[in-house]
Amino acid sequence: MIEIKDIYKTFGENEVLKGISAVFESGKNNLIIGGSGSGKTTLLKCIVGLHEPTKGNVHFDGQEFTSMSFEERVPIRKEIGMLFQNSALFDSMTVEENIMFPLNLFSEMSKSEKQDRANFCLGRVNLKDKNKLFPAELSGGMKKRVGIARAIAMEPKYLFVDEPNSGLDPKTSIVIDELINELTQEYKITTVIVTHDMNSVMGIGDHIIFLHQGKKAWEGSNKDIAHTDNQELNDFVFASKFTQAAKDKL
Ligand SMILES: Nc1ncnc2c1ncn2[C@@H]1O[C@H](COP(=O)(O)OP(=O)(O)OP(=O)(O)O)[C@@H](O)[C@H]1O
Repeated sequence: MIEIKDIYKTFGENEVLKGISAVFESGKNNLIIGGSGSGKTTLLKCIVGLHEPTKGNVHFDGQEFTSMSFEERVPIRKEIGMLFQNSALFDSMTVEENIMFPLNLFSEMSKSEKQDRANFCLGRVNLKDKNKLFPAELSGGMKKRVGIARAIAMEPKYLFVDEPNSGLDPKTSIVIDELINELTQEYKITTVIVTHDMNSVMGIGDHIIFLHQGKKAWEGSNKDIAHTDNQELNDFVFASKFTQAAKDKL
């Protein structure tokens, strides 16, 4: 479980986050949604420590992370898996070497244990036997799956995902969402996903926070969204005439 309390983040004169609090439970897909520039990625970065909040703090299972020193944060960092927007694979490394990268950095495993773990993770994302391929030889969806395999290599308690569906077709997006959803439930991971994708919101949005102008403007589940009377959220989620018409039929 991750708890964020009254997070503010200011860049120069620009106050991007204005006092955001939320609880992200384990075994759930926690989605951060909102319009472009509403502060989603900034919030994600504040949670994982890539940005320091101007004010407020973040607790990982009760441990206050924000005021910790770099060294004190290391044990929590080892429990964090991250999947970035462009998959962020190392182009000069094979699929297997990419997955073993965090194990080489952070684990005490022997070479054969690392190999076994990489094979297990590849199997888990349905990419068995793709060990020796290079990222350039993979489709966008396969790259995402390798990114997920690498993110789960260290058996993370916390998984952070920035725009998992960017650049993917709708069908592949659903495959990636389902994979994240399965892993989250299977390993009871606290998963936090930044997304624009309404299919993801409706498909796997167990818990959603909606940011508007740097504030949390709404919170609920995908089941609640169809019945929201929050105007900004309604305008954001059901932006097109087509989705508005579909909503009206619900
Ligand atoms: N490192 C930075 N330095 C200065 N300003 C920044 C920095 N990072 C983000 N910002 C500003 O913070 C605001 C919110 O950006 P952020 O990327 O968090 O929005 P977002 O909701 O993730 O947007 P998008 O959906 O377009 O990715 C923007 O005005 C942006 O210019």
